[in-house]
Amino acid sequence: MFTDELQQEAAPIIDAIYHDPFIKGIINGDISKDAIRHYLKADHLYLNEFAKIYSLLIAKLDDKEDIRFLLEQIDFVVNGEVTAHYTMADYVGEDYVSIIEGGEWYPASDHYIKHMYYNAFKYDDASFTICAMAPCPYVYQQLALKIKENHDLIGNPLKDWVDFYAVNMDELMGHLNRWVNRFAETTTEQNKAILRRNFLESCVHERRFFAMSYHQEKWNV
Ligand SMILES: Cc1ncc(CO)c(N)n1
Repeated sequence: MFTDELQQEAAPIIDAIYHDPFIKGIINGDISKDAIRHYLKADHLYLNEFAKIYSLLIAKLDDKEDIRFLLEQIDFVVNGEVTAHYTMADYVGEDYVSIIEGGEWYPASDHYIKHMYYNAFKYDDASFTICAMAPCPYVYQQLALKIKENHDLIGNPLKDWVDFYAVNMDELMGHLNRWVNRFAETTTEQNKAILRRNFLESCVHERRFFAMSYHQEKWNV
């Protein structure tokens, strides 16, 4: 399957993220509170845009099941995923709403968000955007599974954050993969090359997003 190939190619990037300082800090349960604050400020806005981009995809679809699925995903991103954020706010020891106040699209998240929007506006078929969005659930699921495979997180204050992504992503990934594979079967090699780049670039965006948070990267303008 086409998406199996993409996922295989993404493995080294995910491995690199796993060894980067942000995930190390999660595993050790001692990541700096400033890094988590920065991550939450950025991620809350990132997820808002993610939900809005799903809504742009609805306009490209005709199948009712596909539309229903995206509506559920919008609900999950807006109302469900905040649970994972609350775990991090508890770790910081501050109120979530005050932590995310004043957040911005910091450089790496800005670039990632615009990568998704570009595809949503440039191409009629939703698959191009789906490939740019799929690393969002996929990378987190893979990281969470890898962490749990190698570490016993009992007593780790961020355990619930890891558990959230270890269990909640399977159905979503199945749906996104079926979607992209259906399109890949009938499209040109040239389009498949774009899908591949979109997926792999977003994996790199995921890495940069964590690094951005770890270093509290800002625009300084
Ligand atoms: C940047 C980013 N990627 C992936 C996820 C997982 O949904 C998230 N919350 N934020």
